[in-house]
This record gives sequence, C-alpha cells and structure tokens, in this order.
Amino acid sequence: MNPSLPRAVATRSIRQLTSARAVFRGHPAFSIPRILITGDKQAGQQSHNKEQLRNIHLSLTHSSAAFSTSTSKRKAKEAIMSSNTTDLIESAKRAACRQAVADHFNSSFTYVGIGSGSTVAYVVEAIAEYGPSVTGKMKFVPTGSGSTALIRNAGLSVLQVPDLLLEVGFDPESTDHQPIDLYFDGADEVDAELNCIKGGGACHFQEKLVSRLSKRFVCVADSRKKVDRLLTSWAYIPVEVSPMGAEYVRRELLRLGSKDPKIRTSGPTFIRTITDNHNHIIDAPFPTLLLNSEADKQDPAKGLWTPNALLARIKGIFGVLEVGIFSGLNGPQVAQLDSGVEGVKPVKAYFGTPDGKVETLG
Ligand SMILES: O=C[C@H](O)[C@H](O)[C@H](O)COP(=O)(O)O
Repeated sequence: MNPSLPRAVATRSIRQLTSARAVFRGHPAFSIPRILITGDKQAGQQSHNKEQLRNIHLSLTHSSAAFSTSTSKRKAKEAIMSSNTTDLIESAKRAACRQAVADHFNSSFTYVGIGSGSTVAYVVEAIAEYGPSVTGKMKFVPTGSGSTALIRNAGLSVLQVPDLLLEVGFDPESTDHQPIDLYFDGADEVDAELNCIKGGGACHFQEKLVSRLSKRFVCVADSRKKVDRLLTSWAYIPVEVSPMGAEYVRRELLRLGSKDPKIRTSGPTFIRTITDNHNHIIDAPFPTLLLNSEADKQDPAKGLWTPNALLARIKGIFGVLEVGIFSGLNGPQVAQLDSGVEGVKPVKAYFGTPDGKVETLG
C-alpha cells in the first residue's frame, strides 16, 4: 500500500486506478510531459514537480539500458509510464482537493456532504488533518457505501441522509431546505457553465440527493475532466434504472438517439452492476451536448441537446430513477428563489493539473 495516498486509493492497484477509472471509463490518461521523452529544458523549468519528473526521466533511462531488446524494453517503459501517469493524476487530484478544502471548509460547519469516487478521498484526507477539535463536532453525510467507508476510515462521524432529515426535523414554515453546509464531490466531466456528468461510479442518485440538501456544492477533479461542452471526452450519460425496467429504458434511449446504450456490467463474468439503491445503470452515449445558454441551437432530431433538456427528457422515461447530468441551478440560486426546485450544480470547480497547479471555474 502506498502510504502517501488515502487508504481508499492506496489499497487499489495501479492497474485498477488507470484501467478501471481512466481507461475503462473512457478518459484519456494525462500525456506524459515532453521532458520525460525529450529532456525539454523549458518544460522542466516550468514544472512544479521538476524533481519528480527528473526521477521519472532517470527511471526511463535506466530501464532502457537494462532491457535493450524491443519487447521487454517497450513493456518496461509502458509499465513505468503507466505508473508515473498514475502518480501525476493522483497529485493533480490531491492538489485540487487541498485547495478546495482550504478555500471552503470552515470550522463552524455542522454538516458536510462527502461525495463518491477516487478524487474526493483527498478532500477527506485534508479535512481529517484539521483534527478532532474541529471535526469532532461535525457530521459527514455520505453518498453511498464507498463514501461511508471513506468517512469512517478517516475517523469522522457518518450521518446518512434519512438520519440527517430526522435530526433537523420538519418545520413547514422553514425556508431553509439545505441543512448541509457544504458538499464536496468529484465529477466525470464539467463544462464551461459548471454543468457536470456524474455517475461513473454509479452513485449519482445519492449524490443528487445530498447536493439538493446542500447550501453549496464544490466540485474537485483533475484537469482531464474540464471541457467546453459535456460528452467531449467522456462517452456516455449514466442513467440509474429499475432492474425490471432496464430493457424498456434502453429501448427508449435508443429512440431518443442514444447510440448503443448499454446496461453496465462489472467483473470478469459481466454481472450487471447493482447500485447502492439495488438498481441497474445504463450508460447512454449521445453526441457532444450544447451549453444551456445555447438553447436556440437545440435540435433533438439532429442530436443537439442542452444538458437541461436531455436531463428532463431522460428523467421522464418510465423506469428511470436518476440521470447523471447535474445542471440547472446551484444551491445559492435555489435558496434565493425559496422554492422546491432542484439545485445540484456546483458553485465552483477545482481542477488539478499534472504540474501541480490548480485551475478554478466559477
Ligand atoms: O458515481 C460516481 C461519482 O459521480 C464520482 O464523483 C465521479 O464518477 C468521479 O469519480 P472520480 O473522482 O473517481 O473520477
């Protein structure tokens, strides 16, 4: 186990991290910086990870010497590059999370929402560092079994959504529908308007529930996830469906123009994935979406959808529990409207880059 990683990430093999998340789930891995191949001086000088990159370069050089014939040499290089790419991705995620926590986490909070996936593990790591004098009086609201375990393993208190709602009580006069002070979570893709695709880990129903109940959602990701428009490098919209209705929903998605929607399977025997809510997931590919501000260009017959329109249309299919498009309003916008509408979009996104910098949006 790599002690520098949070337990949830460190206990997964490099193969799981690169294949299961980055490759199987459709994201191109970071390209290795040019310095690793060419020794480009300028690129190296600009890098915040100069020492790390130099070591990687040395490893590559040494491997080349040791395995001078083609196949073993190529395999050795690939293994090193894959493991170094993983390191860069993990440092990018960690940088984004540490910055997001430093900017938004506050010792006055009572309830903090914690999302699912590999990135948010670094949020929990950063929060746990505040120590029990700060975190001991807080409760952390998970979005599934994975995030429940993550919170527990960090020594923080878990409060599931139903218990949170019982604890805060129901006051018909109250206008505060967002008891959770802040919600941190990752995303599979984030567009220029902060609309997101989520559900690559099959958790988007509980993530939407926690986001609806949160005053603000802050998104954390590595820079592969930042795109102008959704479905640019991520391939599909995750849709959670009733198992008995799955084939019906799949046909309706085909009718809507989705190319080859697939019921998600996992493991070597291709067993259908079961969500924390005992449902199935359909991964539905669509052409790259528009922004919501481009609604005038919408033309579903030609496959041109805004995130809001596609979300509403898929959500309307009988048998669908929830759609992995997080668009529309954010928490503060909903609070101002004082209405029952959904506010699930992030207020801000943090993207870590392979050179250790953090870009923000919002
Ligand atoms: O269902 C999973 C969630 O929406 C995750 O937040 C999303 O898939 C991002 O996961 P990761 O941080 O592992 O890329």
